[in-house]
Amino acid sequence: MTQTLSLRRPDDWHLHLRDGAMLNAVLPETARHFARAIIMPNLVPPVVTAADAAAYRDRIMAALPPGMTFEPLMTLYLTEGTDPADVRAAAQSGLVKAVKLYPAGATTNSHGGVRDLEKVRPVLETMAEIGLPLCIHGEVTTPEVDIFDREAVFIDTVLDPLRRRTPGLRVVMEHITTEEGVAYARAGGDDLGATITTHHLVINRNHLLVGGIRPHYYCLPVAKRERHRLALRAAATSGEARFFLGTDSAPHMDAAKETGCGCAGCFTATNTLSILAEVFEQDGALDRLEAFASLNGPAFYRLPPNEARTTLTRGAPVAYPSHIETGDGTVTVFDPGFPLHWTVA
Ligand SMILES: NC(=O)N[C@@H](CC(=O)O)C(=O)O
Ligand SMILES: [Zn+2]
Ligand SMILES: [Zn+2]
Repeated sequence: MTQTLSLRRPDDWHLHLRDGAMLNAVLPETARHFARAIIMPNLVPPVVTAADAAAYRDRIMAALPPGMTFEPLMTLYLTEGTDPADVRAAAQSGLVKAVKLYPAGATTNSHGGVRDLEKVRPVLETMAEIGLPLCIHGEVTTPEVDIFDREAVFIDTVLDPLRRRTPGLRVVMEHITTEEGVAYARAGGDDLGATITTHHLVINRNHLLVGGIRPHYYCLPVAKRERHRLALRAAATSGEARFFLGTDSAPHMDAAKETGCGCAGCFTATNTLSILAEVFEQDGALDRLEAFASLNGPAFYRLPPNEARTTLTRGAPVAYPSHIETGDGTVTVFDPGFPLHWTVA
């Protein structure tokens, strides 16, 4: 008897679609399986204003192949020059669903991010007032802090003080990678959410470094020790409302990753749902995949869950392409390192 799993159609609460030829190539990979996604604004130049977001939204919709449906949920890239009135109008029109905080220098295309949080205080106060979520790449950039400690230090020295100073501010801790991140998210109220990526449920830092350096496992925040991966697995498979899927699928050309100074990002859109089903099955939690991938995210963002349903079927191992072609070069698909038995029907 074939085993099947039916769930409401999933959404991706953290996604990089890029632009141009890359957008054309990666958008169908997400739209095939996801109804909606929170679209990251770290383009070059970044998506800073409501007008930028409207134009990017139009480019995404123009890139969607005929016959596919997909709703991009737009975000604004917070800068020290962001105008609170523009943010308010963008949220109230329904165009923008969140604002993204990149500490300057923390990750890909973050140099235009925030250096001094005091400078964005009026924007944060406006967001707290209207309930617009702030999505945070939570790593300090201080050179003295070890890269493996940057998330935990951020929570103590930046995130917690920020939340205490800004009552009502709704925050998503993006792509958490540590026990400390899990514990902090769990201790929060319903003004706090945390996304977890597919790849951080699968790899630890040994996968990245043992036996040779694996550029396609390099992402930010960098994969941590095994005990952190296990904490993320427990959180994701718990069904708890605080935790939801944000794949952080972040395509870079192979030429930009397989080089002396490779870019950070894992491209997981193609096989994410198969990997997640395998992970949840391994942990005896298939019945909680729907909470993680389809229910907890919409609840946090105060959106209805999708009415459409997705059926996953278990069978012989499925082979996914090892890479996809884009007009600018190839992009390697994340390899989980174990067979995948679940496919989307
Ligand atoms: N996660 C990554 O390693 N890379 C992301 C940026 C980010 O989400 O931090 C990217 O845009 O490439
Ligand atoms: Zn990030
Ligand atoms: Zn990201």
